Formats: sequence, structure tokens, C-alpha cells
Amino acid sequence: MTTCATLTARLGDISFLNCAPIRWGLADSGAARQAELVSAPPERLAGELLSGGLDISPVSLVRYLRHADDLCLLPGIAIGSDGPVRSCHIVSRGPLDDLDGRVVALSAASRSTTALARTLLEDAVGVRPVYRSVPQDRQDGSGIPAGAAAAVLIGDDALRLYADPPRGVTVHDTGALWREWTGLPMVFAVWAVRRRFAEACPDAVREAGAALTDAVARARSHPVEVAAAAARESGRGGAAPLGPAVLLDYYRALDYSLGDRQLAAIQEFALRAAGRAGTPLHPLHPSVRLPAPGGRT
Ligand SMILES: C=C(O[C@@H]1C=C(C(=O)O)C=C[C@H]1O)C(=O)O
Repeated sequence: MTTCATLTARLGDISFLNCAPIRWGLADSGAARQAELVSAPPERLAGELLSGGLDISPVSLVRYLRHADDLCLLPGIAIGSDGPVRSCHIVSRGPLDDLDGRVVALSAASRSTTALARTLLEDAVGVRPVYRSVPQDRQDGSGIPAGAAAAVLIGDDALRLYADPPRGVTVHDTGALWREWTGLPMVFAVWAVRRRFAEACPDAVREAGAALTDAVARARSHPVEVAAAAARESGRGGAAPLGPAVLLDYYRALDYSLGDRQLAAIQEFALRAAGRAGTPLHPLHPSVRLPAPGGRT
């Protein structure tokens, strides 16, 4: 049985710096003290959400589009960019049009960027690489594993490569490539709600949605504090810390909104990337609407 209480939804949190502003905003408002926040990489969160261990979580856009029958889209919040995103890349040792027949390593941590990169390489650049899935943490300093000519990677590792590209490696920002090709923003991740939880506890969902959009607004109005907090977070676990200036630029590039342009971009992505994500992608349908208070839509 599902029990409902305000802000007791089990909330996922992507353990990358892309969600540091949201963590900051939830701490600033005090919502973080009430909510149960589970931090993990996006694929682990998707597994937890689909198996019922979480109620609401950010997941890769592809995960949402694949499972749109079981998930609702939380309105008003996403992770995307209108142009360069700085943390979702194809990294290569040569031009992208040299990748025909060569091995491109795809980070197993990503579903959206890997499908986007395949679409860009095959349909915009016009090459047919051979793909190999690799755990992202096995990639070496260049981001490109032995035997591969290029790699697709996301998150903090990708942001580090962007901030300080190794010699001989070119970083191709997939948000920028998608924008050049389609004129549209890209949505990499959305917040999804288990449909059964949304139907049973619409008020808890609305409250969690309000807390998250409020967290984004708070972070947006304190960019310097957010960048400083994220810079401290970036050095945890022995990683080389990123400077606040890099993070300030990163959060300027990231767009946490989900408006009409982003919804149109999701439709376009679902059409263009169909077949590159392993399983069919649902186009957006009325299921994006949350159930109305007191009943189903
Ligand atoms: C901007 C990012 O957004 C993300 C990209 C994802 C993907 O490619 O599947 C999934 C979740 C987000 O973490 C990033 O990870 O750098």
C-alpha cells in the first residue's frame, strides 16, 4: 500500500555536480531536512524508481520516454541546455567524420547522451561507428578507453575534461551539436514520478515539485554561493576540485526549466533518436499531465 504524507516522497538526487544547485536550494529552504533524498548516479536512480524504491527521481530522458506508461513527468523542472551543456560529450582524437567503422565507447552511466551522440554521428555527421558500452569509471584520463577512437561520457568526468582537455583530445559538446543541427535546446534528464504514486498521492507530488522548483529559483538567485558550495563538493572522495569559476559557467549553461520549447525538443529528440536507444521511445503523450487533485486525468 502507498502511504501519503507531505514531503515524505522518497526523492532521488543525481550524485553529479549537475544537481548541486538543487541540493543547495533544498538545504537553503529547509526542505532537505524533511525530504528523504537518495543520491546516486542516474542509471541507479532509474532502476530504483522503476522497482518502487523511489517515488520521484531525476532520470535520463531516454529512461522516461521508454517507460512513459509507468512514469509521469514532473512539470516545470529538467536538466538541459540551449546550446553547450559542458558535461555531455563525444571526446575523440580526431575529427568526427573519421569515425566511420571505428570503435566509439559509450558510457554505461548514460542513456540520453549516448542515444543523442549516436543520432548525431549517424545522421548529422554521416558516419557508422562500432559501439561498445563501457563503465564510465574505467575510462582513463583522456576519457577514451584503449582500443576506442572516441568515447561518449557525461557528468563530472565530462565536465573535468571540458574544463581541462587533455592534449590531443577534442571535446565535442553534444548540447552544442544538437542546437546547431536542430535549432532546439536539449533535455538530458527529467524528474519522473511513479504513475501509481502520482495517482495515490497527488498532493505529495505537487509539494515535492514545488520544493524542487523553489530550490532551483533559490540557487539561481545565489550563483556565487552555489558555485562555491559545488567547488567544495567537487573535491570530495579525493577528486581534484573544480574551481568556482568553472562551476559558475557550468550553471549558467545548464537550464533547469521545462517549458514549451523544451517539450518540443523532447518530441524532436524522441523522433530523431528512435532506434538508437535500445528500445522504442514513446513520443510525449497526455500522460505528461499529472493526475488532477482528487482523481485521474
Ligand atoms: C547534464 C547531464 O545530464 C544527464 C545526462 C544523462 C544521460 O546522458 O543519460 C542522465 C542524467 C543526467 O545526469 C550530465 O550528466 O552531465
